[in-house]
Amino acid sequence: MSAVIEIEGLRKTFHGPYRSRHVAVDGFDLLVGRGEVHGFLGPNGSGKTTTLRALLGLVRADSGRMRLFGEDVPRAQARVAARVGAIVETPQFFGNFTGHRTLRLLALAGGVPTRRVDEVLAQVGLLDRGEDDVRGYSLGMRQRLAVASALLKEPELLILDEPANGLDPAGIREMRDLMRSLADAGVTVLLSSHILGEIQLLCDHVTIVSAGRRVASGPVAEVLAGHDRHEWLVRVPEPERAAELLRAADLMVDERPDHLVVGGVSDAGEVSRLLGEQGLWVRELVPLRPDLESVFLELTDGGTHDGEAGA
Ligand SMILES: Nc1ncnc2c1ncn2[C@@H]1O[C@H](COP(=O)(O)OP(=O)(O)OP(=O)(O)O)[C@@H](O)[C@H]1O
Repeated sequence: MSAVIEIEGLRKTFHGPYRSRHVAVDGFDLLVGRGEVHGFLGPNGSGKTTTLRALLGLVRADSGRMRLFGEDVPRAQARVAARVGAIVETPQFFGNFTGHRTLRLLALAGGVPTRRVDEVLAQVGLLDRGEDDVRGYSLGMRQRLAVASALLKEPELLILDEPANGLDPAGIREMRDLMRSLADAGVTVLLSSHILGEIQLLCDHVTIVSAGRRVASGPVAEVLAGHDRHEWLVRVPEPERAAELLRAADLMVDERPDHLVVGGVSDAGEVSRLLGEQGLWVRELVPLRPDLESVFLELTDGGTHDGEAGA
């Protein structure tokens, strides 16, 4: 795999009043391979935005090593900047400019051929609204306009901080489809989000940060599999007797009001055999697979690390 983003041991401290210090990023590592759609997850204040800002040269890190396309940044920032599109700060647009004019000005300022304007408007699904004033755009349309601005220079890497923030379900879905089409076109995407279900649907890789440190990273399926406790929801008549039988076979059983949760067995057939042999016929047997939300909450102590990296 050729790495597009490599971060090793990144550390960033903010200095506050009365000589106070706050460690926002505390030895953080991140690896994003070419072509990945990589989700960057963490509770509020865990250091995601600070990491992205450091990577883009918007804030100076205390220490650590960062590379984009194999080149050390911020030293090579000017050389790699043309290959990276990013929206890290909420972009502000002039309400009385049309979407088309907004992008045309950005293209001229960035030395990008203006023919790209219609191409990116089409890419984000705004071509038919390009001549409308931005003040009439919905939040979702503004977000898409922001993505369009980041796409002007045909970046190989797109970095988006909370692209679905504030969007309604239809807007979230539009943003997901857009990310997918970009990924299909070969763009590497790194996006931070709080919408865990969305990350699970969209991303093939994920990195989870808590209190400025990486707590999990890898293909989404592997991260989830690593937290699979091999538990099953079992509905059966005479649940108390069933629980006794399963415990006698060394399985872990948690008795819930209307079902059992059986753990420590990877083969569901084992559960139905043990019960069936004693005349207890299983009515329902469902694997309880971890989802990104349960893994996230487990790894981040319930997702409540707001600003706890260290003071
Ligand atoms: N310019 C700054 N000055 C002082 N502290 C800052 C500054 N920027 C960020 N911080 C602090 O650093 C920590 C990490 O903030 P950061 O914005 O990187 O977190 P985040 O994971 O992006 O959070 P969120 O999900 O809420 O956007 C927070 O405690 C924040 O208050």
